[in-house]
Amino acid sequence: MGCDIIEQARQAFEAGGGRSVALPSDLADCHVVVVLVVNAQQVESVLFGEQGLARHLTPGSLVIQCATVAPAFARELGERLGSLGLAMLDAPVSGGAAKARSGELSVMASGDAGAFEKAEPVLDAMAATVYRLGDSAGVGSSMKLVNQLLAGVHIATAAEAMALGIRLGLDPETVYEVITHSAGNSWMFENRVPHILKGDYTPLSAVDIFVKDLNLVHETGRDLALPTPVASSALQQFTAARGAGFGREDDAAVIKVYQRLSGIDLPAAANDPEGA
Ligand SMILES: NC(=O)c1ccc[n+]([C@@H]2O[C@H](COP(=O)([O-])OP(=O)(O)OC[C@H]3O[C@@H](n4cnc5c(N)ncnc54)[C@H](O)[C@@H]3O)[C@@H](O)[C@H]2O)c1
Ligand SMILES: O=C(O)[C@H](O)[C@@H](O)CO
Repeated sequence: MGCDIIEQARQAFEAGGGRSVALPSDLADCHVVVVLVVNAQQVESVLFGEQGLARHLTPGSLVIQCATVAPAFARELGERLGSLGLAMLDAPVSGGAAKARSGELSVMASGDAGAFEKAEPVLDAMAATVYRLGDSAGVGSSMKLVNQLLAGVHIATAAEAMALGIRLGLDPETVYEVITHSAGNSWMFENRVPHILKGDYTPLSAVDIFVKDLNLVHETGRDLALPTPVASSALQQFTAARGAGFGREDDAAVIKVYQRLSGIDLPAAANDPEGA
């Protein structure tokens, strides 16, 4: 059983063989619920909003919270659900849309042993690897934040590197071929640069997601008095992309900031008419 407020998402879920509802509170009969919405505000609305689910669930039920949120929010959520007699697994995911579709995500999870046991069949369907990182909420989200620092920086630097290569007159396809077989490669370079080469910015993960996640890195670092200057630089590039109107496009569209600044030509279909 799936739930989304957007009808198109419900239709897609049903076309894949599922049953769907429009309101979180309609999931009251479920004993294990996976929450995978964009941010803390949406998690709050799904669980505690007007049509929120938490107060309708049977005590003893489990909430597997997968959205990328601040560790402090995850910790507090664990306590709030616990006070209603509900268990929580703090279980952010990694791997992108393709791995989500094939059930091969990495899950960075924390929670008590009972929560892990109850979650097992659901996580088996979603994930290739489940990391058990601790026995309370917050640890999973802390690990995910480390991943997001790296992922955001790697996407921004992949875009910057491609922009430099293009500005130098190198063939973009050749840059991709050489770098993916050299030490400068990264998972994100390999995964996102093909979107630039195809000129396809259909969002698999949107620019806005990294504005959110790198802000979480920044805010958490600030609270811990730990500077994150490299991540902050990447955040500025994603913020510029959002400001230029690319927030809902694939995160590889951060390269369009470089296009606007330097007038480079991006591979055909990708050319931003406002660039050059
Ligand atoms: N896209 C990725 O590659 C990826 C990978 C790992 C983690 N994440 C994280 O996963 C989360 C989801 O990201 P996404 O890219 O899938 O976002 P998305 O916008 O594609 O999907 C979120 C869905 O939640 C639905 N929704 C929002 N509020 C709702 C509510 N109150 N009730 C029911 N449905 C509601 C939206 O309609 C939407 O369909 C984010 O926290 C993101 O950071 C994304
Ligand atoms: O680890 C991942 O899958 C990515 O960083 C996503 O969270 C956002 O694209």
